[in-house]
Amino acid sequence: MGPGRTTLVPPPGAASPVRHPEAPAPGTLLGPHYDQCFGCGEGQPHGLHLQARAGEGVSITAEFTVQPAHQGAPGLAHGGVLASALDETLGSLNWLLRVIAVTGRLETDFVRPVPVGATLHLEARCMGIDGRKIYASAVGRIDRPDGPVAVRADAVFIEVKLDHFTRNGRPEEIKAAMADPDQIKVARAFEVNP
Ligand SMILES: CCCCCCCCCC(=O)SCCNC(=O)CCNC(=O)[C@H](O)C(C)(C)COP(=O)(O)OP(=O)(O)OC[C@H]1O[C@@H](n2cnc3c(N)ncnc32)[C@H](O)[C@@H]1OP(=O)(O)O
Repeated sequence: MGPGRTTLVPPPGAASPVRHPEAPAPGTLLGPHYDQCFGCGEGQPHGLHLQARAGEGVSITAEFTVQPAHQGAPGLAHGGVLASALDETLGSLNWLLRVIAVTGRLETDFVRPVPVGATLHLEARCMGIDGRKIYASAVGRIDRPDGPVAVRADAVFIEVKLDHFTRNGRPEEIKAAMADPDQIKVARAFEVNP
């Protein structure tokens, strides 16, 4: 089945996700995978500064507070920003699987408007793995981990090799990342077979 027609539900026979034995313990703050990442980078002034933690099994919890720079309508978060928060939280499942994967497909339900100043409490879970395809779902709630649901997403991530980034990224940033010991450490943490 080609891209665009790929179902977001794991097919029958998909493998159950397995938490990597060296995955960070539940509760561990994961930290940014890249300082300039729009989702989690601490050095990215326009970003979400989303903070993700390892959960139980293959799950992640994350928080992100909507800033004035994230508005779509007056006083409300932009939908694309909320989709980014879901994408980032889902992508953080990579830390627990210890694979490198990129978003292939992301479908978002916007259930409630999210005001500026609200904190979105997100939770993502891996639902199954079929070859290189990683199926995952996420939910975001307003202001409390058990607050009202604002957004939901289902996604398929596709496992890639590290060279997906070195081949495709702009050379300036790739060169800088490869010279950064912190970035090398992150890359190693994702490589199952270094
Ligand atoms: C490093 C850790 C980072 C952690 C945090 C990250 C958070 C943010 C995550 C992101 O936002 S990543 C950025 C957004 N995503 C991208 O830029 C990906 C752009 N797309 C691509 O580079 C390629 O299309 C992709 C690598 C996803 C797939 O190309 P391939 O040539 O490797 O795939 P191929 O055609 O061999 O297909 C392999 C399988 O995946 C399926 N597939 C491929 N593209 C798909 C797609 N787009 N959607 C759904 N399924 C897809 C395809 O049907 C097939 O399934 P089957 O094995 O069952 O036949």
